[in-house]
Amino acid sequence: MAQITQADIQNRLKTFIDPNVETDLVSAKSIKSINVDGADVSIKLELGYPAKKHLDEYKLAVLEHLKTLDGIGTVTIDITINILSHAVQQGLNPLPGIKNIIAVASGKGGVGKSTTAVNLALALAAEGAKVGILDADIYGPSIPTMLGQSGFPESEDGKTMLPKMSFGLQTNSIGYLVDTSQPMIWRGPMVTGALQQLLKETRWTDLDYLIVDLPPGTGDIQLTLSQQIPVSGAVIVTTPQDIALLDAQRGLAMFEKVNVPVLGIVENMSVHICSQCGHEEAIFGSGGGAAMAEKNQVPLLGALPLDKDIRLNADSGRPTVVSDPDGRSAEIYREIARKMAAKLALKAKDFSTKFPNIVIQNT
Ligand SMILES: Nc1ncnc2c1ncn2[C@@H]1O[C@H](COP(=O)(O)OP(=O)(O)OP(=O)(O)O)[C@@H](O)[C@H]1O
Repeated sequence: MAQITQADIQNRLKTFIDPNVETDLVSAKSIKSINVDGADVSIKLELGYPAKKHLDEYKLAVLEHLKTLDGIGTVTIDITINILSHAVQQGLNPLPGIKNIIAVASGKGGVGKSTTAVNLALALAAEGAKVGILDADIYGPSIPTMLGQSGFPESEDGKTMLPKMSFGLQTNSIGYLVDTSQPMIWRGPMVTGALQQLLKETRWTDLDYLIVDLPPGTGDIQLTLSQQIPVSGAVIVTTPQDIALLDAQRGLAMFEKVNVPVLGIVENMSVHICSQCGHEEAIFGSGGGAAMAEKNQVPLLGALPLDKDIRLNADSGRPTVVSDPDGRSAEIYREIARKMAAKLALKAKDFSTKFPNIVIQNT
């Protein structure tokens, strides 16, 4: 029997599709080293996205994939996670303390954008990332309620705010700063100014991801925000309804206009599962998110059911990912979060902070 070689292993791994990146391990540049000692093989893989809860399953799948190679002995797989900072719009710089900002947007209100944003932030944290969430939904800040938080953020220096901590997330929201029972009659420049302050005057610390829950719609404010916030990627939340999809299409176009990569679409309230009999019904239609994803050549990251518990958990200040971590919906949120981060990992890296300033001195 011929001796196993590094090339055999490399070729075999070329046919293993990473379920999150949706490409093979060689193209995804996930292989750090392959060592062959007789028939025994040890492999070091590096993933650019958080996947703590998924690693055992992942390792097992790679092992199964290699097992069928003729003459292979013991296989050892070591996986490390390395989340890097990715490029932002031209002319903007990444903010200190934040590797990546991901904007969560929707074309219209009420599609479950904030619920999705907060659960995705918690899902990234559950997978091992350091995560923050900024509630940029100035007109209807709902993140404080969803995370069971209220009151002014603390400040150590009287100038900057410390993020409020909730379920391990660093958070800030206009809802902590103003009386949300009063209607907010703010014009565009005031909104963008307030958001810039919330973003830049919060002491975000060591974040892999800051999720920004944008106000619904695709008007001037959203366009200004998507031009001014240094975003690495955006996610569009929609329901399968035609009208919501048309609006979501505008959201997608908005990010394309400002050169922010759309990491994918999340279809929310996709099917209703009857809590009595388990019957599934596509109340808002079906397949819309997938069709839109295909038309625009962006990934459909996943679909959440219309589930009473998702609403009850969010409204009571303990979102589904933390209140029912073993349930199916939490699993879907984690799958979407991994895919979203994996798609970002494939995008261009940010090199702006990697090069030292070169100073030429005349002596
Ligand atoms: N998958 C779901 N199943 C059941 N209820 C949901 C689901 N997603 C969100 N909801 C509920 O729908 C309502 C609207 O959700 P949410 O506030 O997240 O929407 P939104 O798009 O952020 O709205 P807006 O931006 O207009 O404030 C909330 O009561 C929320 O709990």
